[in-house]
Amino acid sequence: MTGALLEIRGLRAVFDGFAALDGVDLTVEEGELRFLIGPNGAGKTTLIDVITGLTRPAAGTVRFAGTDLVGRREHEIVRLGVGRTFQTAVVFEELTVVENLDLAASFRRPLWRLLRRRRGVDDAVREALAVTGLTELAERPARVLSHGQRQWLEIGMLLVQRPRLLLLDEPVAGMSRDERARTGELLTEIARGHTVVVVEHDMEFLRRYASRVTVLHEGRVLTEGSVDEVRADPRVQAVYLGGTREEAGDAVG
Ligand SMILES: Nc1ncnc2c1ncn2[C@@H]1O[C@H](COP(=O)(O)OP(=O)(O)OP(=O)(O)O)[C@@H](O)[C@H]1O
Repeated sequence: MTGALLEIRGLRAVFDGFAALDGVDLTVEEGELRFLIGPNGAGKTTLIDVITGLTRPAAGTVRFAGTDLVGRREHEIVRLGVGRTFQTAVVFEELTVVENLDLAASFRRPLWRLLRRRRGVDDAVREALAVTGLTELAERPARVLSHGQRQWLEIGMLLVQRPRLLLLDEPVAGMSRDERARTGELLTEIARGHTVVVVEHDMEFLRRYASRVTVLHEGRVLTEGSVDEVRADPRVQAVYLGGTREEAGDAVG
């Protein structure tokens, strides 16, 4: 641990009078792999939207590497080193895997380099292909990729932009068992060189790959701790599953 990379204080986001975030305080240390869980509507995606400049908060601060992000535009926040994925992967269907990565990498290249014809594959693109396991598929169009491979490509498209912080919104949703395991390994590997925040519902996935978990509920942080601590917390059992403690215990445990 080398200090806080992301410091959020008193964050509020309001839609038509409804507070989707209602005073969120969250600190993520540099180098952490942090999981964010919570029932539907808890505010997880809204939190990512506010950090990345898509939604403007009504109040509160978001400090990233000492810089306040509130009021900055999305592309500025990307340039400062914050990358995100969406619940549905956004890739260019007709471009090949390597072209998708190359295009994403171009966002951090100076214009004069974009205008020159490029030779060979950028180091960052090569690394992203290797880490996501897509090297063999580099020349295939993105439209032929499986659901899991598209998610990995999208993560690769973030990595080539060399972010310090990656925010991943439900990266394993809809994946097969094998794809989930591969994604867990991928996240673990990425977290060696980056700070990563992952929104995830899947308890089995959390048990395997999460160390520290933050639970959001009704726009606030309910609790934070190790997977075991969070699972044992009766408040989490009660709200996360919305049922009785016994029912919740079965599902969380
Ligand atoms: N753009 C918007 N306009 C109006 N209401 C919104 C908007 N975005 C989110 N909300 C509301 O804010 C609340 C929090 O939504 P959010 O998507 O952040 O929750 P979540 O924890 O990500 O849930 P899920 O697990 O279902 O994705 C919900 O009640 C949602 O309906």
